[in-house]
Amino acid sequence: MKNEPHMRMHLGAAIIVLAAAAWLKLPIEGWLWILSAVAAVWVTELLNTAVERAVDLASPDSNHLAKVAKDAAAGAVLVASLYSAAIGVLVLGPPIWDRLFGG
Ligand SMILES: Nc1ncnc2c1ncn2[C@@H]1O[C@H](COP(=O)(O)OP(=O)(O)OP(=O)(O)O)[C@@H](O)[C@H]1O
Repeated sequence: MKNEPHMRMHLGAAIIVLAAAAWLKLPIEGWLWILSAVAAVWVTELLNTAVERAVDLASPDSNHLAKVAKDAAAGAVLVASLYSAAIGVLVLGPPIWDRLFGG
């Protein structure tokens, strides 16, 4: 973890999102969506790290297949991140808006 800046960033983001969910007293459905989003990012980031390290081990020199493998794994993290951003906006957006501008 200490050598993986992306993972530290995801840990920080997860702590902030979970704290916001607690502060907003989200219903159980909201928690399930948020937890699925956090897990999606963590699982894909861990698998991406595994692919990166395995590819570096197997193919230290430049290789087209190594590039395809790394780019596909990074693409999975991107998809999970977009999913998480959408969940964050849809689940946290309305209650935050209510707190800030509601009556
Ligand atoms: N052995 C390789 N052969 C061909 N392309 C590679 C190889 N290793 C990395 N690349 C490509 O170079 C770009 C940058 O990869 P790089 O290894 O610097 O970062 P990363 O491994 O994706 O992430 P990190 O910086 O976390 O190690 C990516 O597009 C990747 O696909």
